[in-house]
Amino acid sequence: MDWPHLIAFNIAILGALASPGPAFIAMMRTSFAHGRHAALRCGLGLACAAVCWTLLALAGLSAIFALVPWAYMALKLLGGAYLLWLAVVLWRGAHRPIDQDAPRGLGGFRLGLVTNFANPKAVFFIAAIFTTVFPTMPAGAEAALIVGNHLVLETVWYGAVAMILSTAPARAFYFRLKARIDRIAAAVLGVLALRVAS
Ligand SMILES: NC(=[NH2+])NCCC[C@H](N)C(=O)O
Repeated sequence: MDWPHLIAFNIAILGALASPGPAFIAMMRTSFAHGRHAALRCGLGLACAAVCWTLLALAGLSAIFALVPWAYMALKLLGGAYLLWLAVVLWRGAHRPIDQDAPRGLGGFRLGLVTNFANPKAVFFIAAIFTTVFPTMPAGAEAALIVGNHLVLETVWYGAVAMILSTAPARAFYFRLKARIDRIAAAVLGVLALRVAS
């Protein structure tokens, strides 16, 4: 592995982080509804789960996908179904007032962790990144560097997102337009579900 590979990895991850999906929606809703602390915990959960996928990719997940195409397809269908379910729940709850009770203790963290464990975008992005960015599968110290680098990148990104989205104007904006914002988010998830499953 050379530096250009690591730089390409970081650019690909930043692209994944910035794209709309369930992780971003979880951050948005937690920041708006429950404020900064819960959002920071949610971001940490998202980051930890994403890094677990990187660990699995390093341990051979991408190779398994290449060898067993139906496993890839089955996961894709499950992932699509998960996104569709999220979209329906979000759409149906759009008109309800915000539940402002902040999740207690590990609540926000758990939401982030579960969201990115189940997030097909997290799984397939990582699998694709590893099969395209690195000429050979990194191991040993190189693998440790990639994992540490990924954790820092995700934590800084989600930390910044939590700080920005939990500001008073951002929250006031959401409180005013909740029904519409939730429906737009649900529609985005619905489209993603069809794309992931197709
Ligand atoms: N590297 C990642 N954390 N990928 C998962 C996030 C993908 C996408 N931003 C989402 O909101 O679902």
